[in-house]
Amino acid sequence: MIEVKHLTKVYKLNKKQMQELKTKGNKKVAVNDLSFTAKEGEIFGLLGPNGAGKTTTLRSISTLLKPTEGQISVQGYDVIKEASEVRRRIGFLTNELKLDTHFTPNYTIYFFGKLYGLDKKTIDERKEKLFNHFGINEFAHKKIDELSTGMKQKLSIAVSLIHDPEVVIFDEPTNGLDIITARAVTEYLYKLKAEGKLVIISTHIMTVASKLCDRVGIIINGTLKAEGTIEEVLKKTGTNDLEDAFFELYKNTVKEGA
Ligand SMILES: Nc1ncnc2c1ncn2[C@@H]1O[C@H](COP(=O)(O)OP(=O)(O)OP(=O)(O)O)[C@@H](O)[C@H]1O
Repeated sequence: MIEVKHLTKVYKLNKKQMQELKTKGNKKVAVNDLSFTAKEGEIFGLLGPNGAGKTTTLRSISTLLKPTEGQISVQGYDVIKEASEVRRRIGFLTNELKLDTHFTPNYTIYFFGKLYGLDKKTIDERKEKLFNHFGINEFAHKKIDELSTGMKQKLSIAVSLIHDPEVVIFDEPTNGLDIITARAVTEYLYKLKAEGKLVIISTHIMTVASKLCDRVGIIINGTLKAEGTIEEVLKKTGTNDLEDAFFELYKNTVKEGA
């Protein structure tokens, strides 16, 4: 289970950032008093427009960012006090994951497998399963430099899952992928859910969320505006689809001036 309680993250801005944002204040509240829960056996989606605070939230859950305020626990472990216990149990995918482009997918997967302390037999078995599913075998011996965006994304996913994590945290997993690759990713997420894993994703694409997620949290300007099953969110907003629900919440946010 992931429990986020009253998460607030304030970034300190440097001079260049202050100029870019045309602000005199040196602070940016990226996430403001955000609370939600995600459970095993479900795909939870954090939805929101660009800059809403999705990546900040997922990075905080993944121990990569220290919350300014609030508590987060993953499988009962505190992300600050028990960060290594959390890291062992999560697979985190971000578009900023840097793969060493001189190496091959084959080398990379063994490298990360060993980093997690896995023996060769376990890495072999998991690699076979992941490489088969994502069609990586055909480019397993090419340099990462030479791979397309989709291939790199598929490899990043395989790498993030090599230690068979209980909790899978994917930031915009299908962003920039063609429909075939995107389908391979969503099918794997369903498979992980069926295995009883907790999957949490972020997306700004409402159709992705409607199809994939059991429950969603809608974030606007760093604040959680709705949480629940898609039906619950539609009921709350009096709408028929998630896109309309989003705009209803967005309209209210603008009205409130939040
Ligand atoms: N290191 C940082 N320093 C200052 N401000 C930041 C930093 N990282 C993010 N922000 C700001 O915090 C806010 C939330 O950013 P975040 O990346 O979490 O949003 P997001 O919902 O993931 O957006 P996107 O869909 O565009 O990736 C944005 O206004 C962003 O500009």
